[in-house]
Amino acid sequence: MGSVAGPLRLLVDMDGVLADFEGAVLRGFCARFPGEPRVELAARRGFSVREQYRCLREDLGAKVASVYESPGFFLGLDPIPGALEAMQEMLHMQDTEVFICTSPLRKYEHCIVEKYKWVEKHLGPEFVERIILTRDKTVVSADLLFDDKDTITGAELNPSWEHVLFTCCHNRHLQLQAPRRRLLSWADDWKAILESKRRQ
Ligand SMILES: Cc1cn([C@H]2C[C@H](O)[C@@H](COP(=O)(O)O)O2)c(=O)[nH]c1=O
Ligand SMILES: [Mg+2]
Repeated sequence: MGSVAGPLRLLVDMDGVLADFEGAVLRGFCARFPGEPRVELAARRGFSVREQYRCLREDLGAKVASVYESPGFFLGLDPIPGALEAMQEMLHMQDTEVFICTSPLRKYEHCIVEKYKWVEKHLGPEFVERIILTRDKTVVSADLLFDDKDTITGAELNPSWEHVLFTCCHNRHLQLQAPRRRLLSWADDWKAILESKRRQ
């Protein structure tokens, strides 16, 4: 890792880390289904928003999914504060390679092309070259993965990366077991995490 073994390779997730998926789901749900019960961001628990709405009332799972499966949803996501600036810094850091590693929806019609357009719009063409689209992040090789999903599993039982949990409304209540670590936001010291990894 780092300068002896080559550049430090970083994977940065998109939804919940670069793009505000959760905020847009709630706003979209309120706009489309104003009379229905909803899950406020402070009450979100667990990665799947669909599952939490389904638990609230069976039919609400499909209703919330209709919000994020709609055309324009992914392209319209707001950037997470500080994310765009951090990505540009990482891109220009010595001995560092940064990639966006993101999973498409199973119902991928709008999601995939809009993720590409979002990256071009907010981060520029250099980052379009750096998109890794996969439903299995465990098979991608890197030193660090910044991701808001608490448990990342797949075909590779021992992924090469250390998963740094990026704090999001649905995971903020989780107590991590050592040595797992968090990045609280992009205002948190992400550079210290990179430096500690270079020293390992
Ligand atoms: C039900 C549900 C789906 N998602 C979606 C949004 C994205 O397409 C992926 C997450 O991708 P990431 O690379 O892991 O950020 O799944 C979601 O984020 N939350 C949900 O509740
Ligand atoms: Mg995510």
